This record gives sequence, C-alpha cells and structure tokens, in this order.
Amino acid sequence: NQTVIRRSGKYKPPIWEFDYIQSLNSEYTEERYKTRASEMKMQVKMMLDETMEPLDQLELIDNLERLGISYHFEDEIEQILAFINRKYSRSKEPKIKDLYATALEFRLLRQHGFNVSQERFDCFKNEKGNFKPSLCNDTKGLLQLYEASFLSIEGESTLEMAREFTIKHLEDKSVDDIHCDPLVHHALEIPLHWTIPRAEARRFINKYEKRPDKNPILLQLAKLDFNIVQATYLEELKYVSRWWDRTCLAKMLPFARDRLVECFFWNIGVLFEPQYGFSRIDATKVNVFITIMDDIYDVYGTFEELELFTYIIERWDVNAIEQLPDYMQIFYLALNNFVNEMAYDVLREKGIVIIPYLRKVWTDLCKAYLQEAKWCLTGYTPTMEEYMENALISISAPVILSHSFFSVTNPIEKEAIQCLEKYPDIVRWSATILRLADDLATSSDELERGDVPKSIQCYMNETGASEDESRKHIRFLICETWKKINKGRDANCPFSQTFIEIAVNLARMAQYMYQYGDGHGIQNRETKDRILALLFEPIP
Ligand SMILES: CC1(C)[C@@H]2CC[C@@]1(C)[C@@H](OP(=O)([O-])OP(=O)([O-])[O-])C2
Ligand SMILES: [Mg+2]
Ligand SMILES: [Mg+2]
Ligand SMILES: [Mg+2]
Ligand SMILES: [Mg+2]
Ligand SMILES: [Mg+2]
Repeated sequence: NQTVIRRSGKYKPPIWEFDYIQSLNSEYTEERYKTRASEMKMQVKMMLDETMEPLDQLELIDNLERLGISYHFEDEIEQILAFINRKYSRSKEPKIKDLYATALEFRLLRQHGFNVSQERFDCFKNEKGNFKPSLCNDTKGLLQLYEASFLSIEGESTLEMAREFTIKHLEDKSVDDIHCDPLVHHALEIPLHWTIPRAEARRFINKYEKRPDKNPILLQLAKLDFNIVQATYLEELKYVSRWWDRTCLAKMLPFARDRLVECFFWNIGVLFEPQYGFSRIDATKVNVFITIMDDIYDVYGTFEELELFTYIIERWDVNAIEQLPDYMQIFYLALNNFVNEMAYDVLREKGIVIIPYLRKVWTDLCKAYLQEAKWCLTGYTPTMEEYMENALISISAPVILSHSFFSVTNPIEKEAIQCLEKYPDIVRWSATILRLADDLATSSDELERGDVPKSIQCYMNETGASEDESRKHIRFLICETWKKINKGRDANCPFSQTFIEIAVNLARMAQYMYQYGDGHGIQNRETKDRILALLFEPIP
C-alpha cells in the first residue's frame, strides 16, 4: 500500500510526567486544617451579621468574592444584597453621589442576578449626556465603573459609554503615570467579570496581604481555604492521572497532545467548588478524549480514515471496530468504555439512561470535525456564518457541557435534556467565546501546519479586512457575546444555577487559558506558572 503522508502537530511531551504527579503531596488534607477553617468561617459569619453600614457590607462581600471564599457564605451574601436592593428602590432620600460606591453596589447586585438599572449612573453625566470629565481624577471610582460596565446587556448605552470612558482614562493613567496603581494594569488586561474565581483568589490574596486596612481573619481563612481546596484538587489529579496511565493512550497515540494536567486544569476554572470532585475527574476524561479526537481529525487521520471513523461513531457499532485502523480501534474502545462508565454511574445514582444523549453529542462532534476536514482538504474558505455554525460544535463546548450537565444535575428532568439537545443559548454563547478565544490563540500554528481556515481567516476572506482588523472584530464579538450571557438564563430552559455557572465559567476559562497564546497545546510560560500557582504550590 502507498505510504500515507500524515501531518504533525509537533507537540512537545508533557511538562509533568506520571511519577512527578504521583509524588505530589499536600499537608492540607489533614483534618486539623479543616477544623481551623471551620472556626474561622464562624467568625466571618459573625462579621457579616455585625457589619451594618451598606458600603462596609458591599466591600466585605467584594473582598470575600475576590479572596475566593464567598462560596461559604452564599446565603448570608444573598440576604444582605437583597436588603440593600430593597432599601434602594424604597428610599426617597437623595442617592449617594459617590461613583465608587454606586459602581460597586451596581456590579455586585447585577452579579447576583438583581436587575438594577443603568440609570443609577445618570447623576454622573453632564448636561450633554457624557460622563463628567472631572471623574477622571477619581481612579478608585473609575476602576469600579470599568468593572461594572462589563455586566452590561445589549442596548445599554450608558454602560457602553462607561466602558469607553473608563478604558480611555485608565489607559492614559497607566501610560502617563508609571507609579499608577498596579490594579489599573491588571484590570485593563482582563475585567473581573471575565476571570475565574481561583485565579482571582490566588492573585488577590497576595494583594490583600499588603493592604494596611486588611482584616487578618479574612486573610488567614482565604489562605487556608485556598490550600485545602488545592489539596483536594491534587488528590483528584493523582487519581485521574492513574486512570490516564492505565489507558496507555499517550504511548499508543504519540501524535496527539498528551496534556493530562492541562485537561484537569480546565476544570478548576469551570467547576471549582470542592464537592464536585467526581465531576472534575469525569470532565478531565472528556477533555482528554476531545483533545485526542481533535488531533486525529486535525493532524493525523487521512480523509478516508476520518470518513470511516465518523461513519462508525454515528452508528456506535462496537462490532464494526475491526474495520478501523489500529490507532482508531484503541481510541474508540477507550471512548466507548468511558461513555458506558459515565452512563452507568448516572443510571445507578439518578435512575436515568443517558447513553443515547452522550453518543449523540460525540457523533455531532465527529461530524463537525469531518466537515472541517472536508473544507481543509478542498481548500474551501467558509463564510463567517458557515464556519461559526459548525465551529460552535467542533470547539467541543456542547460535549463538555452535556457531560457536566449530567454529572452535576440531580434529579435530571426530561425537559432539561430536551432543552440541552437543542444546543440552547447558554451553550451556544459559551461555545462562541471558547471558539473565538481558541482561534485568536491557536490559529496561527494550526494554519502553519495545515488546518481549516479559522474565524479570523473566514472574516478576512469575507470582508477583505486585514488580520489585525479581523482580530479586533473577533475581540468585539467576544464582548458582544458576554452581553448575551449577562442577559441571563433562557426563560424556558430549566437549568440549575450550578449548570449555568459551569457554562459561564467555561467561557472565562477559555479566555484565561488562551490569554497569552495556546496555553493548552504549546504549554506557554504563563500557563505553566499559573498551573504551579493554582495547583501545585500552596500559598505560604
Ligand atoms: C479542549 C479544547 C478547547 C478543544 C480540544 C482541545 C482544545 C484545547 C482545543 O484544541 P484546538 O486544537 O485549538 O481545537 P480546534 O481549533 O482544532 O477546534 C479544542
Ligand atoms: Mg504524546
Ligand atoms: Mg485542533
Ligand atoms: Mg480541530
Ligand atoms: Mg484551535
Ligand atoms: Mg455556587
């Protein structure tokens, strides 16, 4: 038979090998730390009860959230914000004119689902309807207004103006004044609303420690809780690393990215609360299978092999496995085993058979991959619309979110599944951001090696825009998609708040993973440092 020419992703071996991962140990699994943390949580609960001044309450809530420990006090926080929200809409006295306090209250209320109006900022506009230029001396207020503006939904012109006004003046400050507050630099890099809680916690704990007005209990609890949660992650990583080693897939499919740690790391952004350990382990397996499957279709498989594989996956006929080339046989059987194991766990715990749904999302993914392979083979550049319709599926967000849905939802209602099957808005928006963030970061290397034209190239081809203009447009689309996410849950989709947060956090994690290029495939310096800080190194 003729020699088959196969592409290569030139992927490097994993940074962290099996033996290193298994050698990791954290003292924070010991009971004495959990006891200490419980004592401190009681003290913080008292703090929440005793803080009466609204601005103090808002700052305490904001600090708890940024320190990564607000998830212990969700009920107390909801009560305080509901009271502040009621008080505002009832009180007749003149509203506070302080931009910092107004923006902080607005952001926290919106973050927690209270539908507060952008008109709260009208008092900061001049007679021409623009924000008063004098505000640009209030850095603290500008920063809060900047962060608040990312909670906007479509059509909110005041918040759009606020975003432009604050970016302009904050950028001037960060350029002019070299001693300008480092908070400004960090905020301009990525707004708080778009960051994953664990990353903000790791960063903010260091910042908070240097503050003269810090509360020692908050700081100690934040450090202790971060380290206890990290120890939980490590146990999960070691467990799933043993699974990965037993499959031997890395050895048998050396052309594919061997990125177990990165595949796990995605999940501490998507679903960080400690009690979701089993979901993170299953979600890591999903990411591993997706990564390999993506490389089979993008890099290694010949078109005939890909057509055959897609045909067999569509029928999910394990007996037909003999027709596949060896490398596809082992992959398909490993995937089939995982799907059956996950379906078994859900049947045992929740009494529902989900095999047809899981097979459908994997089949849809393969068909989307095959479509891309076809475009690549024929040298066709799709329109932006054609590309995106297919890319929302090929980016694998629906597969990731479907598995997470079945893992965290209990009981699983039929109408929620039917909603999920139709690729509802929240899944499409999360997929859009994951796809666009991924293309901004990975498309240069992908095109160099040979791959389907990505969103950047499709937009350039369709509009004649330059690459820079196209990238700018893609970043604009990410912004616009966040406005859709901010609009909140689809009215007729009965999804839990936990699932909604998972979908939104997947978008956040995508922007985090790809902030400095391809953190998943190329394993750049920044992502390596972040994995060390969030996963391997306790806070001293
Ligand atoms: C988990 C993922 C987000 C999904 C599979 C691996 C990824 C990191 C990414 O990989 P990539 O090769 O960039 O995907 P695509 O561009 O080929 O769709 C797509
Ligand atoms: Mg390898
Ligand atoms: Mg790829
Ligand atoms: Mg691909
Ligand atoms: Mg890519
Ligand atoms: Mg929660």
